[in-house]
Amino acid sequence: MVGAAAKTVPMQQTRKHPVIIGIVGDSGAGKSTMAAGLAEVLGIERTLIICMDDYIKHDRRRRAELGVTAHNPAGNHIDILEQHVGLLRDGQPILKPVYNHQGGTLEPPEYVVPRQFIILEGLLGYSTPSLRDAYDLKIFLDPREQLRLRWKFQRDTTQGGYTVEQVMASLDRLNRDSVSNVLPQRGYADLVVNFYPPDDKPDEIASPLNVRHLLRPTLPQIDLTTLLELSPPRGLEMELARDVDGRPADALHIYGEIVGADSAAIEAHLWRSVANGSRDPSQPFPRLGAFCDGRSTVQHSPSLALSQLLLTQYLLTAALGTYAN
Ligand SMILES: Nc1ncnc2c1ncn2[C@@H]1O[C@H](COP(=O)(O)OP(=O)(O)OP(=O)(O)O)[C@@H](O)[C@H]1O
Ligand SMILES: O=C(CO)[C@H](O)[C@H](O)COP(=O)(O)O
Repeated sequence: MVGAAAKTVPMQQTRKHPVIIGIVGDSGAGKSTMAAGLAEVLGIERTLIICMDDYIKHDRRRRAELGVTAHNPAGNHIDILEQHVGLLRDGQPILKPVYNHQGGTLEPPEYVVPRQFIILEGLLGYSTPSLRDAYDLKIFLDPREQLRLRWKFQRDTTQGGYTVEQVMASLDRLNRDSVSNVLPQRGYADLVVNFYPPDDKPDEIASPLNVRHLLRPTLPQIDLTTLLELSPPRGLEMELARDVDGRPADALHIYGEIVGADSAAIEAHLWRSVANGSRDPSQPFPRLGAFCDGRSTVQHSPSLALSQLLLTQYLLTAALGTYAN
């Protein structure tokens, strides 16, 4: 795929339907973090983020009574989500349910109109054929399991308001439902994003983390040659990898060590590809590469920023085929 002809769509170009990107992954896999940076690159004002947790059927207390988790389709209004995605894709407004993570309550619905770009992020976004058909690009976030668990603990025990014991107590049940319902959706993704710590810092959970993009054959082809040429050794590397089913697939590694001038040059190149003059990359983009650490302080990750820019380029290239001109 490296060196294949590349063509990207200008962001300001319009088409009849919104461009839709899916971000699916287990709890704490980094979906909201990834979505926030993507929206920053696409333009906050023209991007709608929908968190599929809003389609959870019961409040937290009732879920506990029924013994059903949000990781199970039975615990979600998947049929309403399908309807809503269809409406948004047709440019229609929806009355979206609202799930409040503070306290786990269901709130009054809100009126939502589609925007040029829609990011759908959640646990079960690829669980039905109709949902899978809706996306221009399907991403699955699959950080190394130890890393995901640490991210989840950190988030749940700080912003989530849970105690360590409460998170521990919920893990078995959630993991069982994830193994049955969430993880099998990895197979439907066009691109699998896999953050992992450097070999010499196996317990690292913040920056610098490495990331591998597994590029499936359903992805549009983009030219990575210039990026690889701009990269220093141990910056960006292509590898012929094996997918989980043993099939060969290209994989791009972005190493967390890539900082400073090298990272800035690659970011600038990607900005030129994705924004095509419609954004001014010298402006600050605070959500690009941003994540919250254990003290709820916002930090910057170069490998996350480069991932968000690359995913945007894949999205815009995927959408090109359906543009009117
Ligand atoms: N790329 C990253 N680098 C460093 N830390 C990250 C990254 N992505 C996520 N995190 C950490 O993991 C935590 C969980 O991430 P996030 O809330 O985005 O996950 P999520 O998949 O949306 O979770 P959930 O679906 O359970 O709400 C974040 O608060 C942050 O601390
Ligand atoms: O992982 C999750 C979403 O990805 C949670 O299971 C879901 O958000 C509901 O959890 P809570 O009861 O903590 O609000």
